[in-house]
Amino acid sequence: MLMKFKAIVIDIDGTITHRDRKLSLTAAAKLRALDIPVVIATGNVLCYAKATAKLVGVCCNIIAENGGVIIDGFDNDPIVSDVIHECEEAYEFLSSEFNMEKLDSVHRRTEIVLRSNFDVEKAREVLGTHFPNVEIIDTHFAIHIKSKKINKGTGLFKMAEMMGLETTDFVAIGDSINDLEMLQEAGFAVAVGNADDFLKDIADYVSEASYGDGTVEAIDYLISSGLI
Ligand SMILES: O=C(O)COP(=O)(O)O
Ligand SMILES: [Mg+2]
Repeated sequence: MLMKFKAIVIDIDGTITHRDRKLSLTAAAKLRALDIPVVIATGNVLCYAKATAKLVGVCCNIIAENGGVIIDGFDNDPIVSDVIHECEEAYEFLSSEFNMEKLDSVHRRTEIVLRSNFDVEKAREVLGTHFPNVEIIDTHFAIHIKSKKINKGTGLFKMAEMMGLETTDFVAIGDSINDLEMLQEAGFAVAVGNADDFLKDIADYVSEASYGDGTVEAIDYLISSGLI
């Protein structure tokens, strides 16, 4: 008998949006119509993710800041990982050499996010092994200086526990490097057509279509195959 997955965990940028970050209305409608829980998992800050979840209509189990911030209800207090200090230190260390522009730092509580206008490879080299718990990742939407201790996979683990589910009960859908651990942790992994190759390589299903259309295609596939 086919395994019925019990929930979906899905990325925002590049997965339920168009290339330019505008929401895909067809993807939103598809997610809203599902009769299983849909968890939003994003590198964006919590308030951005909450508004997205509310407007899409899948409110409100949310993994924000790449797993650093988690809520299981719109009005509930977030669980916030204590990992910002080492990211701040790494940022200070790098900012003497690189001209870096912080994004939405007022709302961000667990990582530093930077506009994609500097040489990331070079920054990784300079960072070297000075901060063994810190990594720099590029989602194609922004650069994140984040703790290696958290990611969307660790976020999914916590969220599953809060929902009384296993991580393997989830279908995970994403497009880039910050979705990797979440796709590995989930029971079924979907990469949309615009996803990075390494994500497609580990996915159970890769949609032909890209961006929000890829999510619509993947959900149609999951329903028609009896997987959800
Ligand atoms: O925050 C980013 O860089 C990308 O956001 P996402 O995780 O929703 O794709
Ligand atoms: Mg994304």
